[in-house]
Amino acid sequence: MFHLHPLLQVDQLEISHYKDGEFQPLVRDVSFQIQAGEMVALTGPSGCGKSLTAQAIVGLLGKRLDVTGGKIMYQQQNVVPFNDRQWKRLRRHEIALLIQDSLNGLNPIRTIKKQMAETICQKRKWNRKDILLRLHTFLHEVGFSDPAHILRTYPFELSGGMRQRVLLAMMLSLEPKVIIADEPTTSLDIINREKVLSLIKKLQYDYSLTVLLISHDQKSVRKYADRILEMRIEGVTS
Ligand SMILES: Nc1ncnc2c1ncn2[C@@H]1O[C@H](COP(=O)(O)OP(=O)(O)OP(=O)(O)O)[C@@H](O)[C@H]1O
Repeated sequence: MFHLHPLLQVDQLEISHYKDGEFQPLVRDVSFQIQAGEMVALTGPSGCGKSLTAQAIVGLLGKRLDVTGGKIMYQQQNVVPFNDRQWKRLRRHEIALLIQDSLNGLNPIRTIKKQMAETICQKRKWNRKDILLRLHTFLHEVGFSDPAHILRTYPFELSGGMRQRVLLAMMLSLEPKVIIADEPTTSLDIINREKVLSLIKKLQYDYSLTVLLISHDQKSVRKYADRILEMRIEGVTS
């Protein structure tokens, strides 16, 4: 029998805030691992550090925040010391982060088509026909029956649930191995919540994705996650 290494392993992670001339820890002693293909939910009370952990994994911690302890191993490589170019590469090819408020993820003054095409071309150049074909395919994948219509719209013309599905389609177009969805359903009503979560579950299977689903609401993710991790104010338990 061969040993399978976890795809992602967070080990004794500490994230601190640089304030008054020193680092003050905000998140401490976070450890967990995720195997390829799993959907794992990271839950816990508001403020325990779920979002900061997600941002640290993809190198998107805000100003004056930094990883001050521990390791984040992705495919057995510690990503903590990555430089900007390596983080960009990781986000473009490996790990995609879906954020809480879908309006923030989309540019309000550009059509969905322009934004999706731009995302697709980040990874490699396609010709116009292939771009359009791919846009239609991914929008179909996330449940839109009339992709041509969606492509013509601006973000404000779509509902919150629709925008979240557009963001998922954009993400899929980058063909990531891991999706981190940070409270992807918080701003949605119950019906759209279920819709987005079951869609993420379907995509996990269809694209062999590994999913880290962040939610303060353990009840709503229990049905979908293969495993639940509970984060406390300091640390995480499985
Ligand atoms: N930019 C920042 N500067 C200083 N403190 C911050 C910053 N961002 C977050 N924090 C603090 O770090 C802690 C963890 O925040 P984080 O957003 O990761 O929590 P969370 O578990 O995701 O909570 P929620 O479910 O409310 O989103 C909180 O106490 C928060 O106030």
